[in-house]
Amino acid sequence: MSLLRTATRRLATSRQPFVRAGVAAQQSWNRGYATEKRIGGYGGQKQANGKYLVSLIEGDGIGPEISQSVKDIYAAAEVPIEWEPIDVTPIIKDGRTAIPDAAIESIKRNLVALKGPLATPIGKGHVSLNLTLRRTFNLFANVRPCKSIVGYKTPYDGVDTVLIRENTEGEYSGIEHEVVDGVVQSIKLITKDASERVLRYAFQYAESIGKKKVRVVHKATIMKQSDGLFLDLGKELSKDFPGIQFDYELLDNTCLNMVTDPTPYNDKVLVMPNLYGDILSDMCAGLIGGLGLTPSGNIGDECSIFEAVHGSAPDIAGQGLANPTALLFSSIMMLQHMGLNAHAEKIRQAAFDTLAEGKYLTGDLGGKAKTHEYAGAIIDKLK
Ligand SMILES: NC(=O)C1=CN([C@@H]2O[C@H](COP(=O)(O)OP(=O)(O)OC[C@H]3O[C@@H](n4cnc5c(N)ncnc54)[C@H](O)[C@@H]3O)[C@@H](O)[C@H]2O)C=CC1
Ligand SMILES: O=C(O)CCC(=O)C(=O)O
Ligand SMILES: [Mg+2]
Repeated sequence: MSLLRTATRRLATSRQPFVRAGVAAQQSWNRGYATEKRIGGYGGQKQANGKYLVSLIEGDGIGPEISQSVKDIYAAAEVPIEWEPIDVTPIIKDGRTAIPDAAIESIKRNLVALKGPLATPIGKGHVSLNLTLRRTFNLFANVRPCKSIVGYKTPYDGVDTVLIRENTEGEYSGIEHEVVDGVVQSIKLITKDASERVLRYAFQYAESIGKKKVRVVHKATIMKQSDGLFLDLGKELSKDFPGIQFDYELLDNTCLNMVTDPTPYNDKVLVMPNLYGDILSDMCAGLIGGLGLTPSGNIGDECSIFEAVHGSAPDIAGQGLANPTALLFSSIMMLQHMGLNAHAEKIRQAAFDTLAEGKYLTGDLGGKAKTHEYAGAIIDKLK
């Protein structure tokens, strides 16, 4: 129990009041950027050279390859961004896995980061650096949009889902211990504060992108207290948003219904505890062509980190086979967040045109193009 109390205290002290700033910016990456306003959530200033500094974590496995594509495309599109590469090789601080101070300082200074995937050892070894980053910067909401690519045929047309995952606690609290030999316990921590924060964000996000429904995905039949609290807070908060229709659905039903026909989910923002969002977002990616296509944004009150939904893909790393689209689309979410909407739209259009044309698709989409050839085709369209 003392572990739980410590964890609760840690979460409580690291919490900051939710500010609306940032929501307007976090418009779905695939909707009309051009009319969006500069958002208060990002307060970065241009440097003397006219460029914004953005922290860049290239990541493990395919990370450096896909990061290179994004850098090449950004150079061609003349995006006013200067990358500040940072090293997040973990250190141990006070007995815990931590991010090096220089990396933390960079993100704090720049307020935004683009991040490639970071590998986590199975079982023993350091805790997930992805989760450590989310906790370090209190990135409470993980926004994961998933939209069909026009021209790229999958079993479903017109998928347009948005899933918001609680990002700091739940099943990912990392509170585990051995009770006695052969008996281990893993604690799913759900707090009112963190749940309210992500739920409120989901309602505000739905409003900002013109979706009229918010649905909590839960398992409160089984996890009566933890998911029960999350769901009850959703019902309570929904009263503050009379323009949004609120409902809820059991996670297993959501999985069945989504793979049967995802289109009824197009008018909703789905919000859920951490693990459910992790799993469901990979499933959504499968509906539109795979993990090579789905972006995400980890949103905090001060800093935000944008990354693909996928991992380091060790099975294809170093071979020039990776699809950089997911990281590129994550960077488009980042540009929107920064108010660089014209650049976001220009790159988005070039990528969508390249995908629709289908001449330079990477292997995951059934093509033969290498990572750099696909990026080159996007660059040609930017000229
Ligand atoms: N946010 C992050 O940084 C994440 C990190 N991870 C970590 O990544 C490592 C590998 O995880 P896996 O379970 O293998 O999942 P994964 O997402 O790396 O790969 C799953 C499958 O999708 C394919 N894939 C993924 N991204 C692709 C891309 N851009 N282009 C083409 N194919 C792609 C891979 O080749 C593989 O077959 C693990 O250490 C895991 O913990 C996993 C998920 C997210
Ligand atoms: O941190 C990890 O190793 C996995 C994280 C993950 O699967 C995700 O963020 O979707
Ligand atoms: Mg995942």
